[in-house]
Amino acid sequence: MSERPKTPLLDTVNTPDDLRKLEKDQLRQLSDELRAEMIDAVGTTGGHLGSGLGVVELTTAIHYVFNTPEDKLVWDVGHQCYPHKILTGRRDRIRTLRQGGGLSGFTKRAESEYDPFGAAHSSTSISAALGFAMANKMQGRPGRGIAVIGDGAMSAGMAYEAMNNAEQAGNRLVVILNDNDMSIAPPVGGLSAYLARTVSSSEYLGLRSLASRLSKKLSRRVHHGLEKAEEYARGMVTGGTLFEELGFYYVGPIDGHNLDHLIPVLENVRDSEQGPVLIHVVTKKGKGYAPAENSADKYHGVAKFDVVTGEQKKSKGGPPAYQNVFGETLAKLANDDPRICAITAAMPSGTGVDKFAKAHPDKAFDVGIAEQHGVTFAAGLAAEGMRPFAAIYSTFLQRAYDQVVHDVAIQNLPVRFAIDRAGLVGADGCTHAGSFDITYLATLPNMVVMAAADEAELAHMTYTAAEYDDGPIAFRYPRGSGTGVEIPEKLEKLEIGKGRIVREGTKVAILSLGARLEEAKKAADQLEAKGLSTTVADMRFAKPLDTDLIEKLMRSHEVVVTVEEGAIGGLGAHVLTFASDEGLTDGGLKVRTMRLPDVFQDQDDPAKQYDEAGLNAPHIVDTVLGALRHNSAGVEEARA
Ligand SMILES: Cc1ncc(C[n+]2csc(CCOP(=O)(O)OP(=O)(O)O)c2C)c(N)n1
Ligand SMILES: CC(=O)[C@@H](O)[C@H](O)COP(=O)(O)O
Ligand SMILES: [Mg+2]
Repeated sequence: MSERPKTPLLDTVNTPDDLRKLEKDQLRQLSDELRAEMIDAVGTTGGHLGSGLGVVELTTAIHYVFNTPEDKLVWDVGHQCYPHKILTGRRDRIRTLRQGGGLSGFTKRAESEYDPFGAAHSSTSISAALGFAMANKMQGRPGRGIAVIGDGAMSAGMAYEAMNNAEQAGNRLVVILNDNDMSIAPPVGGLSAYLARTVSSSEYLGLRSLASRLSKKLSRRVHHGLEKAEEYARGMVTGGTLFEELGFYYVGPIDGHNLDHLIPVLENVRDSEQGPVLIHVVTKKGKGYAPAENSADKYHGVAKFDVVTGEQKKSKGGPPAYQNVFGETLAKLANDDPRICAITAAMPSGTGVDKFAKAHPDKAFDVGIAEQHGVTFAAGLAAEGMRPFAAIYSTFLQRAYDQVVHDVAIQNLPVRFAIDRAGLVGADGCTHAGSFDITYLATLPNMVVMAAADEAELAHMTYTAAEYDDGPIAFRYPRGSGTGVEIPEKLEKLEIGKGRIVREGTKVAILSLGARLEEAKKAADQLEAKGLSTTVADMRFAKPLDTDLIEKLMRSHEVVVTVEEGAIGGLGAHVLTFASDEGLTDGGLKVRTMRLPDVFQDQDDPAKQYDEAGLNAPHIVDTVLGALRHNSAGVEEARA
């Protein structure tokens, strides 16, 4: 256990009010102590380290200059909020980050008045901050909206929708673009190139030398009342044209680790009559911690690690990660099929598209944080004869739902959706849970929806999807590693709409969809031990349903239970609908559906999350026994 860092100044700061009592020349030490505390804490918890390291000085400066929580500070994505949480009364809990019952890894309204808006999905901050600004303006209350948005998050359309609408807020809206020239992977696209030009422009380099004079000049201005933001903004303009055209006063780029630059600029912006202002801050992801600075991903997301060496405590070996099974399988398929291509929305490593890209760089597309564009881009590719795989996490695909409906399903275009992080995801909590994709996809005409029970099934489904040209097809699979099952060299093209019996019984039938299959098998063992002969089916498809299999099992068993890692409206709903339509439930058949509960589950270890969700073997057994205790009138008889 490494010794906790010594933080004498940070120990005196519990809230921003305490921070604002410090002298400006103490803020450097405060920031150094804040960085040391965060490194030590995340070493014990794991989490998003790199982005928080990059905003230590910015966090200090914002809370020092602006009147938080009256001024509403909205962090985009929120994964960089650990320094913010330490400075806003949560240092005592920072080592509970991302654990069951602990602090969320993102900002969360329920946690603190200093978290006015929850986040985790990117590019929402400007819209939210604008809402706060306009609400205060309309209610005649003080209080700005301050959005801190990264260069990666700035690649999403929603950010522009908000900026396009921002002029009405005037000086009540401040947008701080935290430009560290990184997303999770290196940033992509025209915006990234634009920002790079801005930062590398000679004016910027010149500005560094101007900075010291600037702070004196601005401070004089503070004494003599404020010139219009116009003067220093225009005077400092070094290429913020894009933002100025959208109605912002552009200030920057400025060095986001230099408090002598940050404080006077923020003070000027705070006191100016003009706005909205966009301050372009240049930072380094992973700043101040060599292992992070030197790593390719800047320690974007880390396991617990040794603070001295930076070595992460990751389990080595074991079954392959689902994302890599997908990426490597697709890469193999593409060797023989030039129509196959892959799209990721800024998540190349998380989706396994990086593995595909290594083999087929000209067929892999990272569109940035732009799921909506990614889906419709895939639709265009499909319409013109390609076999596109849109590899998007279940939760992030939610952002592109209309594109799925309007651009893909209605037109019946053969887009393949590789849906990773299906089901509960553990430390990222409810914002990242893949709870709804079965529901929101299986309800769509033309859509085929598959769910892999293990990594071999995932490989078969990837192949099946590649060969399926009759319309859109989606296959979902969980976060993390597989079960260790062998992946056959020769892949099977699955028959669309057909499930498989994995265990024969006579009294109880468990219809499992996806990765709950292991629990379903365990439940069958426990039921057999109670003399209840149990069939287990892996349905494979939520749509189209294997109605022949369902009817056969419903007509030959006493109890039928469906199990899925999805919210209501998925497999169970479709099975019940089919059964009732066909009159299969008119007799004494007992049908129960098991699914995710109707709540947003907080972060915890995934196994505990599924226990809380009631989707493990004992819960399946209890559900079956409960059904058997119901008499033909549907009344439960007393437990024996
Ligand atoms: C809609 C959406 N898609 C994808 C993600 C996954 N994601 C989390 S952080 C991140 C990169 C953000 O880059 P940037 O905004 O520059 O922040 P930085 O990590 O550089 O501080 C991505 C793609 C997300 N949170 N939300
Ligand atoms: C902050 C964010 O949205 C991503 O970093 C996300 O946490 C990645 O999730 P995985 O760790 O499941 O890839
Ligand atoms: Mg960035």
